Amino acid sequence: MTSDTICAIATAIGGAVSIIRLSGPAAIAVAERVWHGRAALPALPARQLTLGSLRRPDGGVIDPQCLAVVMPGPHSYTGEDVVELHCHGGALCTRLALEELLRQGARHADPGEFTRRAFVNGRLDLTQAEAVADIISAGSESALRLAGRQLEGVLGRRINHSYESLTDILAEIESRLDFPEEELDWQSTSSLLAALQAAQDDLRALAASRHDGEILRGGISLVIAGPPNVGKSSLLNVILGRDRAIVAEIPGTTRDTIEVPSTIRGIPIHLVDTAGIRAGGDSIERAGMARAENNALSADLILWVYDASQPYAPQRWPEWPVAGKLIVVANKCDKVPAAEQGGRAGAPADAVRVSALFGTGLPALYDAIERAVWQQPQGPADNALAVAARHGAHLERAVAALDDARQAIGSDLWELAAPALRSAIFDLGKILGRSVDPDVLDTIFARFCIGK
Ligand SMILES: Nc1nc2c(c(=O)[nH]1)N(C=O)[C@@H](CNc1ccc(C(=O)N[C@@H](CCC(=O)O)C(=O)O)cc1)CN2
Ligand SMILES: Nc1nc2c(ncn2[C@@H]2O[C@H](COP(=O)(O)OP(=O)(O)OP(=O)(O)O)[C@@H](O)[C@H]2O)c(=O)[nH]1
Ligand SMILES: [Mg+2]
Repeated sequence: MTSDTICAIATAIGGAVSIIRLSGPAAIAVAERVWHGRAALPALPARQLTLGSLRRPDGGVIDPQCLAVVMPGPHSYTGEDVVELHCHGGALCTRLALEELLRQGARHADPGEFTRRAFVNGRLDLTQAEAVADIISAGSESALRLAGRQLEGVLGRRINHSYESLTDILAEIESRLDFPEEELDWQSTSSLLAALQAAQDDLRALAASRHDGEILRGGISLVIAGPPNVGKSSLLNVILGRDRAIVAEIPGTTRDTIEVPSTIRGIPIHLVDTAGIRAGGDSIERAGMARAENNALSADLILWVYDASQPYAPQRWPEWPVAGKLIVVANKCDKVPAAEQGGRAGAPADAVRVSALFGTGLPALYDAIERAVWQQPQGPADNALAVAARHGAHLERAVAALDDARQAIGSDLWELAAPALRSAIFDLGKILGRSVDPDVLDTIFARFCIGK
């Protein structure tokens, strides 16, 4: 049971205002010993900021101006009594205030503990609690919108719908098993099978969204690789829209890998520029090439760049096992005479033609990236749901169990249908956070920052 009172700084150190948050049965009492205003904290109107100051018991001032707000449970983020103290930013002021609150009886919160309490107290289901972390880590606007819909409960409600309809079917099957003589009250086998099928179809569709869900949540690593001097760093810069990497006419300019978070068409991208790959080079350059190779091997997608204004040299192609994750980019197309725009002899016909110098050809490059990333050509719809890996794993198990259940019902083996259905319901319950193991919760909430 969550009977103690937790406390943490909810904002990043160094901001203009710092928020310290307390939650638990003693939140108001603990804060009352530190915050002093026109009225006592318990007497303040709920959810209304009031000016006061933060002081030690001996009267020593910690912050002469501090806004306090009381959000009494159950109408608060955690469902418990919550107090927020909005004090002047600054690492020292905030830390001294926190230390005083800890001395007055609060315990420092673990990462994600406020949200965990919101979950434990039934304010959020587990998909909504996970969405809070997704919002914080979202790497693109599409990822943010997805997380927002999930926080609103769209995914939870959809899974709950199947959960309840399967629970009804299970009750029906159990009554057949328990009271075989009351045959007249039973639903027809065909209507049971139809309901089962409907739930399974919906769960299967959700499970299929896992690929997109993982991309929106985790992003993809996109590695720019190729021979020296072909314009890899120029391509990185033009994709980013700023001068991030050094560009020079000297081959071997980029030595270490350069990693930058970015987005392309709503896809969170971990963009990596690498050292040019060639035979020879000094020891530093060779170390850079080794890194380039490691990055390319672990990449989700590789932009293999070559210089379209030079004779094509396929021997430069390294023997990396990268089938299916390569997009060939013909750069410096601005230097290629119009008559030769069809491509040099031997050059890959499907190369995307760009000029990093002039920023041309990028839409076609982004089209190619989108085609490689998404399952459907147009990507997930704006209002689509896309599940996380954890949800996907449970959904796939539930779908498989429902196959067993349907088969058992089809063969009139009701005593086999019941456990299959129960196992599917159990997996859906895990997604929503019903009967979920504490260590699974630990893993989920460990992703959160302190104070969330
Ligand atoms: N200062 C501050 N900002 C924040 C949060 C917070 O806890 N404190 N949040 C989180 O970290 C998010 C907001 N989430 C919240 C969700 C519910 C309630 C809440 O008190 N709900 C009550 C009352 C609603 C009302 O005022 O009508 C309820 O639902 O009953 C508060 C914050 C983002 N911004
Ligand atoms: N004309 C033309 N020149 C380009 C283009 N892209 C890059 N360059 C020039 O090619 C030279 C090399 O560009 P970089 O971006 O440094 O090439 P790189 O592949 O990163 O080179 P390394 O880091 O040495 O492997 C520079 O002089 C660039 O200005 C292009 O599209 N057209
Ligand atoms: Mg470079």
